Amino acid sequence: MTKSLYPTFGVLLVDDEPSFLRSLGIALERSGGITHIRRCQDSRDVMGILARENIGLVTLDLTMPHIGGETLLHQIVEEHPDVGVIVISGLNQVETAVNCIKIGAFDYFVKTDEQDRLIEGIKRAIRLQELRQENQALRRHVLNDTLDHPEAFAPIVTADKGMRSVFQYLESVAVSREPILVCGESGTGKELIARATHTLSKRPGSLVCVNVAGLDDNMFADTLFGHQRGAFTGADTARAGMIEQAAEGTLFLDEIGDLSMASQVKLLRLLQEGEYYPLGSDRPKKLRARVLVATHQDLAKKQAEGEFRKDLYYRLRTHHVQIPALRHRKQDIPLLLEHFLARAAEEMGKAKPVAPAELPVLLSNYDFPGNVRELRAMVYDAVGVHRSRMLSMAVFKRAIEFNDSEATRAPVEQRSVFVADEPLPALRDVADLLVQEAMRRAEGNQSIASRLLDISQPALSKRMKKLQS
Ligand SMILES: Nc1ncnc2c1ncn2[C@@H]1O[C@H](COP(=O)(O)OP(=O)(O)OP(=O)(O)O)[C@@H](O)[C@H]1O
Repeated sequence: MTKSLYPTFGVLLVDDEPSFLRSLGIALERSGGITHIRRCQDSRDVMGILARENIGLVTLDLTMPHIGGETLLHQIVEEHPDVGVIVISGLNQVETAVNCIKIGAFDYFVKTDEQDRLIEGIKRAIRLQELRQENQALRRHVLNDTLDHPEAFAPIVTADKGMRSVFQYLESVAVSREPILVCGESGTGKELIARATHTLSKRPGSLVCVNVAGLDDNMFADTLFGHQRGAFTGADTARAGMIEQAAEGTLFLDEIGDLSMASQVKLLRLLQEGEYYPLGSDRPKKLRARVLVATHQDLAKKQAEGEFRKDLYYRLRTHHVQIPALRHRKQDIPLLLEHFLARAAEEMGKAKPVAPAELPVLLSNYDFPGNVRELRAMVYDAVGVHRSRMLSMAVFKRAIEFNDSEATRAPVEQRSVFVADEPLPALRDVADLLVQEAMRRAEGNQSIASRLLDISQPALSKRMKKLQS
């Protein structure tokens, strides 16, 4: 298995002292997990390397033979404004530091500074560079309205602009190491989004999915971190956790909104320190996988109400997407209907049935609280019982009537049917307007319109005649 380099761009270390270059490189790799490192001892080579290679960050010594650090800093800022520069100098002079920052250096360190501080500074600069690159990619995508890897999203059927923006955003952040929070109602396709993001990340490991709902704190730790033999009663053999199984791939934690407070602390520590301890072990292991989390809950609200840790919430939502509910992307309904009809027919070894023209209209007037999963279930049920060439609407009508009970219909007082502060219309006018609106939404189909109005079809027909007379 090939090891993925971190970060995706190279970090160029420039110093004429070979021993400093070697020790900084080792420290960055061991303590910072930074593996994409390029060393340069001759300051005359720096500009050539920047022109040829994908370098995102440079650490620069100031006192060097041939070309001095400040001269190089000027050149880099001018010719490669997207490359970040950190100065690491032997000179502990405030004036020089201020001057370097003025020229455009991101930060300034003295060689005698604590190594941990230096590594943290370099990691901070890497994170900022990543955000900068992601922003640029996002802007490029949005301006061109293009996707670089449409094939990664092929399993997700959609023609919705909101979904397309989500795809564009994911393309921009897929290679980052930071977590991604995927929000959306149940059944909107969050797991498909996680799969697509993993594909886009090109990470060498696999995608490992864990549903954390219902896991108590011990189970959570055991599932993720694994255990040593004898760690607890019944632990007869050692078992690797899901983090280890994900290796350098993606760890997808679903239903994160249900995580207990104790497990939230464990997850935060894992993300902050990039390390964990298998149960019963005192030797830390490194988190190499990228963490994706999803929830159907309103995490911002949970956080505001004190049910979800604020620090974890902000850490998780470094990158975040909101998947629109199916009722907010109704143009997807006919596409998904056709997609699931073909899939269901193929899986059941039947000929693909033809959907009646009014079926998409019926479906478009339904709220789909269970989103795409609910539509899929309806279609599979309909194809399962279907016999003739034309698909029967009965299964759909039954499912919709069952779900569209009083419980799922929002009470009228919760919906804004009136314009505030305007005079009220007459009762008979409202009834006529409602009938017209229902017929418009039902595209002229009286059976569907009567269902929308919750009256019988003959009653609607009578009202229509009155309206036309
Ligand atoms: N746009 C789509 N195109 C094709 N299939 C879809 C789409 N969205 C969802 N599905 C299908 O609908 C079902 C539910 O999707 P998924 O499990 O990804 O939803 P989810 O948001 O993760 O749900 P939950 O919150 O309940 O875990 C799956 O069978 C999935 O393949």
